[in-house]
Amino acid sequence: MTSLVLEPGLAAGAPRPGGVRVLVERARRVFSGSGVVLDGLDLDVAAGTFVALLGPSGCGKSTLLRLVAGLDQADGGSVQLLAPNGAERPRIAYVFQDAHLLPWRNVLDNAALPLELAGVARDERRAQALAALQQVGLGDAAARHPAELSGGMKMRVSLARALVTRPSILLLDEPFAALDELTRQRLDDQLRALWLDLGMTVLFVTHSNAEAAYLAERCIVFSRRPARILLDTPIDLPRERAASLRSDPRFARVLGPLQEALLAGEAP
Ligand SMILES: Nc1ncnc2c1ncn2[C@@H]1O[C@H](COP(=O)(O)OP(=O)(O)OP(=O)(O)O)[C@@H](O)[C@H]1O
Repeated sequence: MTSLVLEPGLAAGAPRPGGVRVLVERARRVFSGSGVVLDGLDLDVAAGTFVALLGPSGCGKSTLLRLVAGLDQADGGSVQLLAPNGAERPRIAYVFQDAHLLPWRNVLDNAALPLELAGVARDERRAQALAALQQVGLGDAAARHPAELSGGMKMRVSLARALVTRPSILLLDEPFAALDELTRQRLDDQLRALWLDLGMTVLFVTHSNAEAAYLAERCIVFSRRPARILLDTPIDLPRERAASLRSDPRFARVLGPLQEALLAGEAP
């Protein structure tokens, strides 16, 4: 990890992507073998909000994310993404815990992959991918291959690959869980800065209440499955957040209720 300073926007003069509203109504998902995972879940996320999702392992967080992404279908109820102007199709990006980079492609071509799949011309997609890499502080690493990168750098390539589509919603499923604590905190800072800059809706799954509180404007804690919302709380912390906040008494006050809800969620 080197610079955390953000470069200018994705492409000169490009509009801020903004965000979409997520409206989940009575969503139900049942898996044979696992049983009922979501049983009438309601959730309404305003466009452009950064929301952290917490809850016990196996409660259904990834299932919810997959429904929002359209990678899976609910068995009942509905999951909608609503663009503010109604007309625009939501652009969805998904970041997993594993960076899932193609080892034979360099960093630039990995970041450009979604544009290549969308049929964007070579020069244009490379220019946009480079802008996205600069945005995550990896402009200098464009010619390297994944094997030459640290875990944190790989995740930043994965983020750049997600940003290159200029998403109106960014879904992240424990993206930094496998990284060391310092790298994770730096990436948290970078992700939050990107969100402040770009304004997309973010749903971020994590097992860390500290990471959730540091990143999000709103935290939701689920029970064991079928996932019920045990706590849905705004995070009352300054918009600009820095590492020093982690040792601030205000931060500890925010963590308390999250921890309590997490413990309640683990209880049988
Ligand atoms: N495709 C599937 N087929 C069968 N069962 C599934 C499928 N996907 C998820 N499940 C089950 O649904 C439940 C919820 O899984 P999910 O991955 O959503 O939980 P999670 O809250 O994200 O867990 P973790 O925090 O451990 O990642 C689990 O019991 C899981 O085994």
